[in-house]
Amino acid sequence: MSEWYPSTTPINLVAPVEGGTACDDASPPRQRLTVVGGGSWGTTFAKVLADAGHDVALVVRRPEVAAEINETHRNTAYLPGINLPLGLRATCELRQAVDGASTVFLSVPAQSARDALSELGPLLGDEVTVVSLMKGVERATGARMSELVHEVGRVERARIAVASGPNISLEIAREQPTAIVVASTAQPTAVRVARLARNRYLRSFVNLDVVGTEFGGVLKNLIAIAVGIVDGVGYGENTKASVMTRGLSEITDFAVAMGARADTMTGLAGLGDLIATCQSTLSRNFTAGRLLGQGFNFSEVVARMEQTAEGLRSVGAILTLAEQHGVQMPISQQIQAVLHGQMDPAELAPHLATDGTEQPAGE
Ligand SMILES: NC(=O)c1ccc[n+]([C@@H]2O[C@H](COP(=O)([O-])OP(=O)(O)OC[C@H]3O[C@@H](n4cnc5c(N)ncnc54)[C@H](O)[C@@H]3O)[C@@H](O)[C@H]2O)c1
Ligand SMILES: O=P(O)(O)OC[C@H](O)CO
Repeated sequence: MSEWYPSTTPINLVAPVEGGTACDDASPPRQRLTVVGGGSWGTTFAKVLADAGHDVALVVRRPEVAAEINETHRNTAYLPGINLPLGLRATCELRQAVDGASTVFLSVPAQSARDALSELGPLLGDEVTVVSLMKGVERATGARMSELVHEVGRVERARIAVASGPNISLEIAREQPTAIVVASTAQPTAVRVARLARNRYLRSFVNLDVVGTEFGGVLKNLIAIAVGIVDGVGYGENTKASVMTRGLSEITDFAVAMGARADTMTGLAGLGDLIATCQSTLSRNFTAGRLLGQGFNFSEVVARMEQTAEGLRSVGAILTLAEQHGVQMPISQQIQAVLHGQMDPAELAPHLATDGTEQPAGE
């Protein structure tokens, strides 16, 4: 794989969809695409694809949401103030929406993915590509979302891709310039999806490291919760930068132990997403952490969150996997202790530099 990375290419990003290459100029023909999940990211991604010139069906659960999108071109509950393009149509009919679609993008909460894929899988033809836009693991099994697409949706691995990166939905919906990384074990699939998922404000890059790309998105959520906790406690930039930096080391150790490439974790799906999520008050994971730091307990935080904060549900499964693979995750353990009411949030930061050893790993 290494010869596929020209030396001028940014680390872990592969050339075909970068500027100046022939592939970057090649726009795919207009296609019928489907996005399942009409929350903030699903709606934003449907807008991205429609703005790239495709016909997009967005599958939502509530008829009133479908009606609002089709009649007013708004999804006010999730994307206030955003006008959606005319090429985006909403529907509650999954079968009708996937009929004739070349690619289906899945954007539901990770804990709903199994149910969604049980319904979706039997509707998919052999030639359809499925792209996970999700950033969580299944709590009961620790499965990554692409694993569920394969096992539950019965999609062959060469037709599965995942997309991740510093992608706060409202910013992209406002058409602020952003980069995204698309990964698949099959290079042609990754390149094809990356070409679909780019337009004047979203630039897509390709990576073949599915494990790293997925875990980057999952794990940065945990560190964003930790940064939110110390922010909620009232600590300042030094503390937050310390948690972020030690957090990057911690999540890299974990991802590499699970089979990821270390350089994926310093790319868009790792460091890039870590920076965006830990710094933004638009982040649900940061917001959930901040509420914990302010003294709300887990149930109170969940009740106050109107949207999905995946990290709250992923931390237990990640710690189980870490234990199975012999990886130390001191910050994640402390988040778990705060979530369980076993640790004062104000205690989180002073512990961050030690994981039971004198010299923190990665320093
Ligand atoms: N919002 C973002 O900025 C962002 C960016 C990148 C990735 N993500 C990831 O995308 C995923 C979805 O996040 P979101 O922000 O859209 O969440 P959200 O809470 O805004 O919306 C989730 C949507 O999924 C729908 N849903 C739930 N179960 C469903 C099912 N079985 N079938 C169909 N629809 C179902 C809900 O009705 C809701 O509309 C998460 O894994 C998240 O981490 C979010
Ligand atoms: O709002 P969050 O915390 O789920 O983060 C959204 C995206 O994952 C940022 O890339």
